[in-house]
Amino acid sequence: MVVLSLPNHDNLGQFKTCKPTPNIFTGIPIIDISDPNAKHLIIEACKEFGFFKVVNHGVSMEFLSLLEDEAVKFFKLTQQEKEKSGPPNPFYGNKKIGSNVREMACEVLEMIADGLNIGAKDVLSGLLRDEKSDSCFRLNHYPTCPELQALNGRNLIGFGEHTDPHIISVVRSNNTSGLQICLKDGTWVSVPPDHSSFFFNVGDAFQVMTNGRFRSVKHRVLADNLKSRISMIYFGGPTLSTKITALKSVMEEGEKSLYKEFTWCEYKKSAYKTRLGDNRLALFEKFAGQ
Ligand SMILES: C=C1C[C@]23C[C@@]1(O)CC[C@H]2[C@@]12CC[C@H](O)[C@@](C)(C(=O)O1)[C@H]2[C@@H]3C(=O)O
Ligand SMILES: O=C(O)CCC(=O)C(=O)O
Ligand SMILES: [Fe+2]
Repeated sequence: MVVLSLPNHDNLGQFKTCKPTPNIFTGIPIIDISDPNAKHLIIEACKEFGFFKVVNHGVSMEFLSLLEDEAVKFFKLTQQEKEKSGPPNPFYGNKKIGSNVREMACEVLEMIADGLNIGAKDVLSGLLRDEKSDSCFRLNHYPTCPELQALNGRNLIGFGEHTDPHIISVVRSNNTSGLQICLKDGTWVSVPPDHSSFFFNVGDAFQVMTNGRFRSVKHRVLADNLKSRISMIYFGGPTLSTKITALKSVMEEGEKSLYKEFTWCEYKKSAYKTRLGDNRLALFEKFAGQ
């Protein structure tokens, strides 16, 4: 988000705002991955919220702080200096992914595969481990915007509502709030920040692979008027040629697939023709409008 000049009431329209949401949500599922029951709790969380927090993940706080310091330094550079580190690849992120984060995501996917009785443990994690996997890593920076926040008592949106297209996303942020998720009943709630944990969200591809059992969670980020937010996200995706389709092993007998079959490449191409907040899966629903 780049704020070029302070708004007056005439140019306020270019900034997206939303009604203030007082709800700090205390119901986010917290998963201790060393808990023997974790696989069941993760599956419940993916069904109910499409979102959960992982603790006891084994990534040291010291390492996370170092990473955060590097991100802070990067965002303090001038645009010209930032560009010296090369063009983003893909244009919104980077393909260089630390193995720690990917491994943690794979561990969680293996627990899910086990809990769903999918068969081979690596059916899901193998998609992310493939060297051609279309995963990426992204850093987001939300500077403080005190002047905007004061306008009409509304909240400024830093990242508009959307679902992530990939299989799974892993988010780590500094201790600034802002992330919100949309619950099943349509209520927006604020996720209490926790810089020592990782937040996982189910993406569109996973919703399709579980034939709608898991929720690709709608989320957004509000700008804070006092503290800037820095987040790092790993988007775990399959190879471009992977067919995204309901896993036979999760389907009941006679159950029909809710979505038409498509490859990840086809989905991405289609997604990039849409706008951030669009329901991108709608184009692939089999029974839309019936
Ligand atoms: C409008 C768009 C931005 C986006 C790609 C898309 O066509 C639709 C999905 C958007 C999204 C949401 C999750 C991630 O933040 C993201 C990097 C992604 O892979 O899909 C963004 C894309 C983006 O900001 O470029
Ligand atoms: O910055 C965040 O905390 C989340 C950003 C996000 O949802 C995204 O980049 O897809
Ligand atoms: Fe997202």
